[in-house]
Amino acid sequence: MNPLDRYERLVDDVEAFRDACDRPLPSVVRVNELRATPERVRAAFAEEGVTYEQVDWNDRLFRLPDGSPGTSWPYVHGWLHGQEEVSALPALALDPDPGDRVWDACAAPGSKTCHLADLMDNSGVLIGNDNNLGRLSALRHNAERLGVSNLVVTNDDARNFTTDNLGVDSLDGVAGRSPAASRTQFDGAVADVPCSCEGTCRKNPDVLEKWSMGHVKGLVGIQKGVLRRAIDLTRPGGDVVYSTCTFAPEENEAVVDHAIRTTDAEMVEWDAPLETAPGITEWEDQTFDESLQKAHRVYPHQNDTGGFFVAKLRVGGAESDATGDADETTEVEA
Ligand SMILES: C[S@@+](CC[C@H](N)C(=O)[O-])C[C@H]1O[C@@H](n2cnc3c(N)ncnc32)[C@H](O)[C@@H]1O
Repeated sequence: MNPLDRYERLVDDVEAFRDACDRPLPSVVRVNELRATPERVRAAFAEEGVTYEQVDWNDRLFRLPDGSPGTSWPYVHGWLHGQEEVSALPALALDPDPGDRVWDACAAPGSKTCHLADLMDNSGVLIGNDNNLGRLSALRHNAERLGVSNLVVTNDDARNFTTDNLGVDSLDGVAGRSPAASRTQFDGAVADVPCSCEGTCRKNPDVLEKWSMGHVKGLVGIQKGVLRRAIDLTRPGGDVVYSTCTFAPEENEAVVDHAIRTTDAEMVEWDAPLETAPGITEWEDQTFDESLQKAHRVYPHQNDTGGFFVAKLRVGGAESDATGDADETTEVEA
């Protein structure tokens, strides 16, 4: 069975969806602002004769019609990171501030971790965790090339992750914050969970041949556990971004629906910078919370990208104080 058949009733244009899924994926790079600016990269491309196209929804992303620049000097020197367009969405959705404490639960090989560090301006503390030691060496290599210096790498099952294993009393000390606000909680987290990867079919057509509902069901328990842990470790008012590169509602809306029914986290609006479809509220015999419409589905034909799903949740409820200031005041008074 081709799993894409399942989604024909969800998309606005079935033919365009199927055509896009059959086309190869454009090669894209993100400008790493820890080392360069879009202007400097444009100048380097002109000097090196690299043909590029600015991605219309983000001036830090360039399409390279002639393929990856893996050996070019701007790449080797960490000005660029080869990263699918939609892979930029989780860090943009979390939108961390410099100085924040951020957990990337499933981080390897590090595209989103390094993007988070870039948005945090290499300040605060960023914990990049993955349970696969082999993949963590790719994360370390990427972080070094891109000049990331606020990263602590951990190798744990995200479902049981605890900051106790870091050997620090408080993340605040590591993040250079006042000890008055000390607590081992994160300001934000990204749960970019392992998934059935249907949305990567443009670069790995094998994923569709190997697809099985048994595999999807096996992943759901891990996905729920990782998202739950990210919510538990994030302070009230902090945000958690859940993402996958698959279309399967069992791994997307159903997982987020379970989280909002079993915790105090709620879906929040996030204006995605590219064309998306809203999350769905019904699938086969399941009904999901109406707020799941605030999630974003990205189908390949909409922006000529891979497929993706992203949902943004706020711990303590959608109306809770996103700055965390109220929380800190309470702790100081206590
Ligand atoms: C979609 S990939 C992450 C990609 C990464 N965020 C990036 O942008 O480069 C999912 C990752 O989850 C990791 N993983 C799978 N199960 C895990 C678990 N229980 N705890 C932590 N990481 C896990 C896999 O090793 C894999 O690296």
